[in-house]
Parts: sequence; C-alpha cells; structure tokens
Amino acid sequence: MSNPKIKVENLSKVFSTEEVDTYALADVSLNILEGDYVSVSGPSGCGKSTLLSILGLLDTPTSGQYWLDGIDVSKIGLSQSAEIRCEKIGFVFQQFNLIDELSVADNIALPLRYSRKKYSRDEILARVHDCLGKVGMQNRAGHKPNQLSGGQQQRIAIARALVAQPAVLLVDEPTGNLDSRNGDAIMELLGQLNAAGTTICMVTHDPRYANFARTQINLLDGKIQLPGEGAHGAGGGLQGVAA
Ligand SMILES: Nc1ncnc2c1ncn2[C@@H]1O[C@H](COP(=O)(O)OP(=O)(O)OP(=O)(O)O)[C@@H](O)[C@H]1O
Repeated sequence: MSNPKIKVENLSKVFSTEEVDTYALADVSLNILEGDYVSVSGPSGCGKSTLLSILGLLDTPTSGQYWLDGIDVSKIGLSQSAEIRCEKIGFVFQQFNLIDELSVADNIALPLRYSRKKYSRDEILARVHDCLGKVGMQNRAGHKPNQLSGGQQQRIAIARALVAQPAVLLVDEPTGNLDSRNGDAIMELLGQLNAAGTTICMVTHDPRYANFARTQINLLDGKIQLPGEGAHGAGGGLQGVAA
C-alpha cells in the first residue's frame, strides 16, 4: 500500500430546504491507499450512500476537497467528471443492473465499449476473459443474466466493474439481494480481489461483513467516529435550522 487512491479533506454535504439544512456529511477526512479495503458502516441515515456517491463522482460535495487517483476532482464540471468516473471508478451495487438482452460477456464488455478510449476487439475479448476468470465464471460467457443465480449475477456485475481496470472499486451493500451463503461467497471474492491488489471501498450495514475489510470506518450523523467514541462522542445535532 502506498499512494492514496482516494483522499478527501473536510468534506461536507448539506441538503437544504427552506426549513432545514441537513448535514449528510460533516467535515469528513479520509485516505484510501492503493491496495486498501475499507468498509463504511453506520446506522440508517448516517451518510454512507452520500459518501459513496461523492466518492463515485455521482454527486458533488457542498465543501471540502477530493483527490481521486491524484486528480483534484473537487471542482470539475459534469462532462469531465463523467469521463474520470468511467476511467477510475468501478461500481458494484446491491442490484446487479445487468442487461438481460445481452450475454454475460457483452455485459462485462459494456464499460469498454462506452469508454472514450478505443479498445480493439481483441483487447475487449482478452479483458472480458480475464475478468470472467477473476470472478470464477469462465464457463458462463455466453449465458444471459436471467439464466444465472443471484450470486452468479453479482459476480458478473463485479467483473463488469473491474474490466476498465479502475483505480477503486466502490461497492454498495453487495450482499443485499443475496442469501447468506451467496453473500458470504461474494465477500470471499472481494477479499480475494483485494489480496490480488484491487483497492475497495464498501458500504455495508452488516458488522460481520465490515470485518472483511482491512480498515473499518464508522459514520454517525455524517461524521467519522474515532475508535472508542460512543454514540454521543461524534458530535450529533447535525440538523440546523436554515437562517
Ligand atoms: N436528496 C436529499 N435531500 C435531502 N436530504 C437527503 C437527501 N439525500 C440524503 N439526505 C439526508 O442525508 C442523510 C444521509 O443520507 P444517506 O442516504 O447518505 O444515509 P445512509 O447512511 O446511506 O442511509 P441508509 O443506510 O438508510 O441507506 C439523511 O439524513 C438523509 O435524510
């Protein structure tokens, strides 16, 4: 582990209405180093999805700074952020979001076909094959997603997230649609991918799965809880009445 793949400083996100400002994130600073595996946990509403959306360039912070793979992405425009997102971020969601009309191989190839970089047919085939191998699904390339189990579909979604060789894999409740046996298998797979060098940041509400990560972050009321801090130690009261 060496370079920060993700570095955020004093990140805040405020959702404002006429009546109230909600601090979904308040002064969050963190580094995710190359090769790290970070879990983000905490109670419902603590800011986990907001943090992952900002890290994934799907949303922008209200204030603070964010460097993704060394690039200052705090103040970039929408089109540049879409480009950087495609190149640097692999997403895995609770829903597998596969396209039923396409084969497994074509689903995995999608990020390469939509990339601004031009990939040759041979390179796409090689990368798809490599990613199928990484998730143990080499013998399913020609299947359609609806011919696969939920656990297998999540493996394909992970392969698709890896195919553009992103700087970071952002994973949101990857076991949410799976029974515990398949959920455990997906967690094993993420552990193997990390051992092979993939940098992972995963949101999970399940403490058992948070334990798979090397670094565990707990959020409470939009703030990172330091080790030993109790429910009252992280400075609650984050809902302020707008002026
Ligand atoms: N678009 C929005 N407008 C207003 N408030 C929002 C919006 N999105 C999130 N919030 C608020 O920000 C806070 C953090 O929400 P977030 O969805 O990040 O929490 P979470 O930890 O992911 O919750 P869960 O585990 O239930 O998914 C919550 O208080 C939520 O109500």
